[in-house]
Amino acid sequence: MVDTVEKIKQQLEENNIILYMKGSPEAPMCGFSAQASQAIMSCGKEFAYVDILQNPDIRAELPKYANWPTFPQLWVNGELIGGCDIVLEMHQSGELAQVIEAA
Ligand SMILES: N[C@@H](CCC(=O)N[C@@H](CS)C(=O)NCC(=O)O)C(=O)O
Ligand code: FES
Repeated sequence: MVDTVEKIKQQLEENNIILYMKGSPEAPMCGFSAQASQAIMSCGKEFAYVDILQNPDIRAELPKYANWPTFPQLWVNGELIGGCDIVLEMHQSGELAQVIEAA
């Protein structure tokens, strides 16, 4: 849907750091979303999130727009950083904190 893609683009424009996830950082609804949001939270900078369980239109459209099939998805400055595996790898290497800090 065009409207949903427009909504996604607007969210990406308005939020330097945004995590599309299942549930919320405080109450994640999946282990992958929990691990990713915890890693991002540990960087100590505020970030936006969208609960895709509450937004089925975004759940359906974002994987096509992003060319990335799963959630969570971390976006920084309008670019997809990756999902849980990538976020955790970057967290371990220290790269995540750098990317978040520079956002
Ligand atoms: N290896 C993936 C794990 C994430 C994953 O497999 N997510 C699945 C299950 S939560 C998913 O989003 N499936 C599509 C959906 O539920 O809409 C990553 O690094 O992010
Ligand atoms: S909701 Fe089952 S693996 Fe994420």
